[in-house]
Amino acid sequence: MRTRIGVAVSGGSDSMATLTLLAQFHEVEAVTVDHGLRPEAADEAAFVARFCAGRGIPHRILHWDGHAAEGNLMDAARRARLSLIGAWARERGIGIVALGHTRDDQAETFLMRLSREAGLEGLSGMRRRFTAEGVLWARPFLTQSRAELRSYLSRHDIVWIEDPSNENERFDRVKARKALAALRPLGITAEKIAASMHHLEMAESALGFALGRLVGAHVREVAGDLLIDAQAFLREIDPEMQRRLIVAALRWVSGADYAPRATKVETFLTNWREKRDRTLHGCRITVNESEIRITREARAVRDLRVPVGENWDRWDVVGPEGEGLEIAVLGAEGLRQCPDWRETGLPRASLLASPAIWAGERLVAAPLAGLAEGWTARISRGAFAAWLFGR
Ligand SMILES: Nc1ncnc2c1ncn2[C@@H]1O[C@H](COP(=O)(O)OP(=O)(O)OP(=O)(O)O)[C@@H](O)[C@H]1O
Repeated sequence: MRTRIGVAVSGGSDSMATLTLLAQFHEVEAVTVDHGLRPEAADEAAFVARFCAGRGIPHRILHWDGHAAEGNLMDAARRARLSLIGAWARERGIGIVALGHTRDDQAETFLMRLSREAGLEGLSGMRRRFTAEGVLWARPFLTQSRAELRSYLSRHDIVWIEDPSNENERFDRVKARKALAALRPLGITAEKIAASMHHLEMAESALGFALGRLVGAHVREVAGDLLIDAQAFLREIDPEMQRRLIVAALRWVSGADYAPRATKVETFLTNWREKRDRTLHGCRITVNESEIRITREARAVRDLRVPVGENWDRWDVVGPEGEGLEIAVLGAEGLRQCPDWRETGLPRASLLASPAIWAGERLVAAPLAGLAEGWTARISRGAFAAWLFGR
């Protein structure tokens, strides 16, 4: 059986070209998210639907109703898109979804990130592949230019949608595109920037490999906590690798998709040897002579409550069937009802932040705190070392 590939198509030139090029060699299914943010969005989705119907390509339109999202709307829309398309792919049994990014997107991103003083990771650009939402995402035309893709479309009489916001200088991306054109006389082109980004990416991946080795040697994982050998951290790990290790550990323990604030990590790294508890990025960090322990912070998950069957924080919790059961944090109240918690050998703080199964106010089970009752809890992202490797 041939692998089916999902293609995320906005109707813009890059994703239209991605769709048609991939469709020449693969069985494809297309998907468009109607964010409902612009009045034309529904028409654009319908345009993609008609195009696909004409070529016998299955296509689905997904709707986002999170407009009231707080914070950066574009960012929220992008994350929602990933999650909606991810769910669609899983439902369709599609393991790979292609995105239409080009090397022009790469170069624009590079320029924009300079303003944020990005380091190696930020400047090495978008990855060709990454996993998220249980799906492998690919950017097959990341080394191609937008002009090449457009010329392919024109040669084949394929039209695309020009998003009017692509000309709106309110957006940093549009400013970056114009700045890039202005750099041409210096010989700086998207192609040159993309080539430099590739060098940075190689360096980044070598560091990622080295980090994996450090983790194998000096980090233990216990019930969702990470324990770093404090003596090795002090004597064998240089400052940049210390920073990378802490950032990765905080991301894994918090389950967050984004990195902790650089300034906060820096502060921690300058005073980490002071033996006191602190919180950072929704995690609790405890330091003693022999280890640095990173635990989920109970307060950060205090209000999180989901029906059994759904992912809670970063845990998959499974157990016997039951009506109206929910997963929420164990907390102090729950822990009092776990007579055997000390026998688990896990610190109180770790257990306080662990998942528990509740029937209303009644505690049914606390799999990490010695009250399993047939329930188990597993980290949905998998082991720390494996997650690092797959990023
Ligand atoms: N509304 C959407 N529905 C489905 N996929 C989308 C949508 N918006 C973006 N994408 C996917 O994400 C990629 C990058 O998004 P971006 O916003 O940079 O592109 P775009 O401006 O929509 O234009 P293009 O389709 O030309 O890439 C797109 O190429 C496409 O694969």
